[in-house]
Amino acid sequence: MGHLGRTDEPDKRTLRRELLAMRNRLPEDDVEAAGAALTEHALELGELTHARTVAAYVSVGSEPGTLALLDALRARGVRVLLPALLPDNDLDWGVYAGADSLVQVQHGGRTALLEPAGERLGPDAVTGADAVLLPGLAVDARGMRLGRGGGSYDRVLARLERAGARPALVVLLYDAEVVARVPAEPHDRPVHAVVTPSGVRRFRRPQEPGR
Ligand SMILES: Nc1nc2c(c(=O)[nH]1)N(C=O)[C@@H](CNc1ccc(C(=O)N[C@@H](CCC(=O)O)C(=O)O)cc1)CN2
Ligand SMILES: Nc1ncnc2c1ncn2[C@@H]1O[C@H](COP(=O)(O)OP(=O)(O)OP(=O)(O)O)[C@@H](O)[C@H]1O
Repeated sequence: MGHLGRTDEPDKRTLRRELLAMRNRLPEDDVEAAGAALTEHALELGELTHARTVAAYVSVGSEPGTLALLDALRARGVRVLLPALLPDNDLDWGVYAGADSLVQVQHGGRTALLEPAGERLGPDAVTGADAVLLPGLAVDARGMRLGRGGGSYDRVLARLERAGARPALVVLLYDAEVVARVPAEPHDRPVHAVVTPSGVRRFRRPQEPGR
């Protein structure tokens, strides 16, 4: 056990390894600067600032920083939901009540995550979000996202679809992680936009021509 990507395609695994190596080479100052720039652009997105509820996540390690964004959204009166990883890699949710309310949780041998300390709302809580911020390692020109391989957000997207919920789906990445093509499997679902330190890029919704 321990390796998350063991059942998925080798192409995804190789690409993940390369992308993670690139992130891990980033100096800490760059990670911080990226978080600040990304927050600025994300706050220009009407889908986020006009949302009543946004499902987000707390960045860890060399992920582009999200804490400033979480605080800014919360300060604007947005209800921010944060994930808590369940043993089967599904996600439960809790309300973000400020940086002091986060607890560090070690899940097996993985990077420790920061999770909400309060009441757990259940995996279906995400279906009430007007926008979902997703972590990832890359996104391509179609909006197809490469995640870490746990399948947690694949499940979130499947759950949203089943519930008929259509929140804005926004992935947060570094500039170099917006690539031409990532390997996609039938269960993968495209996101609507990517926010990087240099700005916002929206993807066309192929199933909704004319929008
Ligand atoms: N900040 C953050 N929170 C998140 C996610 C995420 O990607 N980032 N998740 C997204 O689903 C869920 C948790 N899943 C995670 C899966 C793997 C690792 C991780 O650090 N993996 C190791 C490699 C472990 C292995 O492959 O065995 C690593 O990346 O170094 C972290 C979170 C929910 N919360
Ligand atoms: N709806 C689902 N329910 C349960 N498992 C799923 C679902 N969708 C995908 N999976 C499984 O999750 C695993 C990881 O899938 P994939 O490689 O696409 O992850 P990812 O999208 O890169 O990661 P993540 O969703 O965690 O960001 C695969 O084994 C896949 O079969």
